[in-house]
Amino acid sequence: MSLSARHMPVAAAAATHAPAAAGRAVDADPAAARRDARALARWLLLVCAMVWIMVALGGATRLTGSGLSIMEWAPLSGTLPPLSEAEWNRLYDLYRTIPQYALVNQGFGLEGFKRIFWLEWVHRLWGRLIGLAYLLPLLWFWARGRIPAGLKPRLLLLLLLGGMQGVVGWVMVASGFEPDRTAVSPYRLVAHLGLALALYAALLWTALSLLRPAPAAEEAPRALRGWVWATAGLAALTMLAGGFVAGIRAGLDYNTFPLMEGRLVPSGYWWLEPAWRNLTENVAAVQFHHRLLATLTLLAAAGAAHAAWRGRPGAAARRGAVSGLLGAVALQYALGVATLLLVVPVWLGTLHQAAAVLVLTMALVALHGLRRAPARGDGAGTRGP
Ligand code: HEM
Repeated sequence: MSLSARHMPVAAAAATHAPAAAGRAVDADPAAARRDARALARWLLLVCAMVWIMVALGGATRLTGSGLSIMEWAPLSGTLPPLSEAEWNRLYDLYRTIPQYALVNQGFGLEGFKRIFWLEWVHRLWGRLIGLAYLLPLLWFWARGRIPAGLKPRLLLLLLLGGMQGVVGWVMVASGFEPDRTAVSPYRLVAHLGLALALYAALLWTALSLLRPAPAAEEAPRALRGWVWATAGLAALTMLAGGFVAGIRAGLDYNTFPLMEGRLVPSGYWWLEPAWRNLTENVAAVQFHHRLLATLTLLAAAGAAHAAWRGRPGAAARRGAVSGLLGAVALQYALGVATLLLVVPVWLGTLHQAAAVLVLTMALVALHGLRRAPARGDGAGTRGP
């Protein structure tokens, strides 16, 4: 994922690729190339912020049981909400055909339907706005020749990932209409959450690489890099495990901490056959794994902070980033415990989902700050500023 090999520094990378499109010649002026890099980074950070809000909106949509209220996939015509009573009734009639209506919301009336409709509609509208906030500036920067050629494939890939996220979202929603189902498939929920987080990570990493094309002059100690990588990897696993907790509503049981029904390892742990089903379908095991992974993440983050503070005092930025990571993980841990003890209130569940993105952000910032300079002689390191 490193941009550094091709864009180090961005101005130099831009200088090696004369713009094919019409517009200002970025290769003529390193200062202009740096300005372009900053402008591109600001745009990507804005999109990141929008994706972050989208993750929170997604959490609120799920927790209020709104996600199945729109049964059509209409990327363009669905932009407008129902504008007449006839249209409201048509959508409500559609909703009344699915099991969630019969089993959960029977008889809640058109008013009840309108209550669950709006969050799902805002969630989808926000998705469309993210698409526009990405696509329009992309076209503009491209047409003006302000994108270094080496960056273009990645920006197109991000566009593709964003489009895929819309499709995965719909595939997830469609699973909720199947017979006997009152919620979406947990596997598809995790795929949707995982892709959102991957997209966010790719956007943020690209923006950071535009802002700081060269790794720090002083290489970080090996142990510190190991701890931060461990924290990031464990945090990613914890998030996916959290997706399953949310997906099978495992947060509604075992609402005590740190013990689960008086035991460290709950009695219902690992009884399903075949064994792999315990990882995704057994409430006790799914929740236990999420707790365990979260605890390991917290310990790894503490290890990283310890390693950063033990190092040379010169590396202040590195210490700041790693301490920020520990702070974010500790906050998320506390939010998780509170969410569990209070039996998943909508606001707290939403906050816990949103704060996962904070953990991801701090992990990426720390990892980015620890990048190593490319080895000499591989061609990339020889292009000086
Ligand atoms: C590093 C720490 C943690 C991270 C990164 C994390 C991340 C997540 C994520 C991403 C979700 C899924 C949200 C979704 O898809 O809607 C989730 C759900 C959940 N987490 Fe955590 N979590 C952490 C710690 C904890 C802890 C320590 C507990 C409790 C002991 C906990 C309890 C829960 C519960 C109950 C849910 C389900 C909430 C719902 O149904 O909306 N989490 N977590």
